Amino acid sequence: MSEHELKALRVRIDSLDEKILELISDRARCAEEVARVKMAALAEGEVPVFYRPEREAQVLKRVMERNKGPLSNEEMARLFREVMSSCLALENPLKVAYLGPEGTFTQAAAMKHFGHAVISKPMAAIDEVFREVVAGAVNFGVVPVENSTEGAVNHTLDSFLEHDMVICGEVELRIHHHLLIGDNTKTDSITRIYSHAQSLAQCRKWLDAHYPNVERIAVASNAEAAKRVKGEWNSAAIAGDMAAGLYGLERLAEKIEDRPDNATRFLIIGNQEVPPTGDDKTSVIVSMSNRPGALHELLVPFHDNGIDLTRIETRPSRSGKWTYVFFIDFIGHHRDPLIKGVLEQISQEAVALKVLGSYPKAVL
Ligand SMILES: C=C(O[C@@H]1C=C(C(=O)O)C=C[C@H]1O)C(=O)O
Repeated sequence: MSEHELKALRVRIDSLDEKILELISDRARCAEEVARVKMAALAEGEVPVFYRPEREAQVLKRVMERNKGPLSNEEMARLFREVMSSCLALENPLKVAYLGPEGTFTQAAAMKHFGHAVISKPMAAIDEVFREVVAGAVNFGVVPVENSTEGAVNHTLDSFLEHDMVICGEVELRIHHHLLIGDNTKTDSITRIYSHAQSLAQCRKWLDAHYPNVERIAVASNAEAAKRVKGEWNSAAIAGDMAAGLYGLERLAEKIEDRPDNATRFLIIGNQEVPPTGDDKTSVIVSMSNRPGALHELLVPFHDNGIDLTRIETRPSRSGKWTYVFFIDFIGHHRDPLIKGVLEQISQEAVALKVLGSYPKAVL
């Protein structure tokens, strides 16, 4: 390509950027207007709701439907995600607590869901994320709930039994693990590998094949594992890109997870009910009395009404030994008439039924 051609293209890009800049500013001014209208419509004592996850899901879907390339739908939606995040921050920056420390996959999930224009607060444990939301210190919390290789995150499920929370959204994140080392690591003398127990489990076969005799040490988070490696010459960590970047570690081996489609699902917890978008999921907790056929009775109304169950998980209940509660996720919103009917039917048979929330299905 000639210098001349390159110059002409750059002039074109500069002119397009100017237009994009103007359009983004117009959009931001619109969001400011939305805030003004929302404030004006408030009844006395009413608290304004600036963040509307159902609206954001619709905006992102529309972008994906209309996108004609060459950028992929996901890439385009990611850009719009950040634009919306900045526009919302003009109205009112959200405070979001997540399972920390900095550099965890939960932080990456929080950024994927809310964009980067939020005030984020790392918490040391899942339960603390719940407490922070209950106390009103933050608007939302982000916690892991299940991994496609390792299954349920029990701490999160159990926290729902203890706190009254609304699930406002879900995020799915592809999880890639790397074997990370520091500047001082002697690669032929590695005697221990640090990581979170879930990540060690997700890389079990790879570790058996490559480091069968090296001690595996479970620590509180992948970020904590990465941090430890910095000060030791004989250790390595298993963690993701964010932790590697944060602690300046090098990848000795990349994408070492046993399953190439390894993914984790995270929940957004808050106090705000989310209206239907037409493409929603609902999560409920049900406890049944301990009698033959109880689980069958619970599932029949879903089957009879053709409702798609996406997940069912059993946890010990808090009310007695060998009694259980069921966590059930299904497609639909609890305000849909069909779903309403099913939940009424179930509550007649159940000892207790609690709707944890209805929320837009993950868009990205
Ligand atoms: C602008 C609004 O407020 C927020 C910002 C949005 C945006 O930038 O598109 C969308 C939903 C809200 O979270 C709105 O309610 O439409």
